[in-house]
Amino acid sequence: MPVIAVLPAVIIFILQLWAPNALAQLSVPFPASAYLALGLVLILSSFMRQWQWLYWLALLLSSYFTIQSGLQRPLSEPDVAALYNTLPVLLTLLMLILTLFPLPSILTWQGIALAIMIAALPPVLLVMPLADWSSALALSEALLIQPYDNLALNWGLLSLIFAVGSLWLLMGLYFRMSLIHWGEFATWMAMMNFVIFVHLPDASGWATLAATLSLLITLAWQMLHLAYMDELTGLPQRRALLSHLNRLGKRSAVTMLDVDHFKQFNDTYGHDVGDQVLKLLGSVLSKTKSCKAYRYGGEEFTLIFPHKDPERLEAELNEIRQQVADYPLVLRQNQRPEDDKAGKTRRGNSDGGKAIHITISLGCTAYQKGDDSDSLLKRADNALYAAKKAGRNRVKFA
Ligand SMILES: Nc1nc2c(ncn2[C@@H]2O[C@H](COP(=O)(O)OP(=O)(O)OP(=O)(O)O)[C@@H](O)[C@H]2O)c(=O)[nH]1
Repeated sequence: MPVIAVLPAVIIFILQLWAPNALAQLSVPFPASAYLALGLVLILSSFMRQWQWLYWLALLLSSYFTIQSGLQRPLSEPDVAALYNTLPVLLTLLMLILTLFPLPSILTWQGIALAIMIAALPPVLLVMPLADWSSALALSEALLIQPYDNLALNWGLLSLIFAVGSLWLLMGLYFRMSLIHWGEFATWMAMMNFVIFVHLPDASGWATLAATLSLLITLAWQMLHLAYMDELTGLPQRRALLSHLNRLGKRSAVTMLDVDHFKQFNDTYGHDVGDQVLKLLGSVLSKTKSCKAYRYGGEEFTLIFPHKDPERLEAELNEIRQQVADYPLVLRQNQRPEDDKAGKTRRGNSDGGKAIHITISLGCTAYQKGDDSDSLLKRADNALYAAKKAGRNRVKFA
């Protein structure tokens, strides 16, 4: 549920809209608390080697500094209004660039230069003659209205926030936004709070704090993901399997499965194609409704069934086995196996590539009184060994 990264932005929005006094009464010390939270993100992202967040950190830090330096006077002053109109546009643009384009590692010279540029751009607005330009462009102050005491609405900026926000969200939902992209979206959303509630005390402090909390939530999710999920197949990995096995119900069954002749497959088509096969197998197994799939390690997977009915198990396991055997893996003919890259193995046969098939062997065992994770896995592994010995592409029970 990486979507919870947007919670800080939503909570701050609701509180600022309906209970601004309650927020003020919290008397959170700004700017110290915002800088402290940003420092926490710096420590955590460096510790986890998630360097891409340092670009976001640089941007948040410099935006907060810019707001603190240039937006602490009434919006009726032309240079303050001009900065208020420009900063959110620049911030949105920079955040979209950070999201959409592949970034160099921040530990390289290009990365350092990019981070410095990103951090320098918002403060540059402070020394630009923005007020002169906006009067020349006739960016009228009528755009800025204040329908409620605690709400300043700039229709131009609001339209921009609404358009960018809905497009970002729609594209994200369509392309199944990843954990990292939810964090990026949440950070942008949080920062836009200061645009809407600019008249409230500490609006920028709350926005920066919410954005930082979104980053911290995303980092915490990333940590969980790194600890429990297998990157290649997208399945939970051995640590998650062991924790499931430790709280296994008495009416359960465990299956070990393994790709047949996978060494030969790797030798023939290359390790990268082998990886793609494991990825596809992971995707087939993750869609199986009858059981929960884990990547045990290498080309071995484990399935946990919430029942131990032998006939049902046999039918369900054979269905999985058959599904994998029938799955066409298509290799493009115009590339040599050694040059295979991700995406070379795929479904369909549109460009006349060579279709290959893999098979799996499965060994299954039901929970028995006194079992622990070791004994269950050992028995399932023995059954798998028996399936291999009996000729592969079959199911055996222990
Ligand atoms: N591409 C790829 N290969 C892997 C991965 N993990 C393990 N392997 C390979 O899987 C192969 C396993 O080979 P073996 O255990 O000898 O068994 P096998 O060739 O599958 O033969 P049987 O299991 O007896 O049918 C080895 O060649 C490993 O290098 C991985 O993540 N990616």
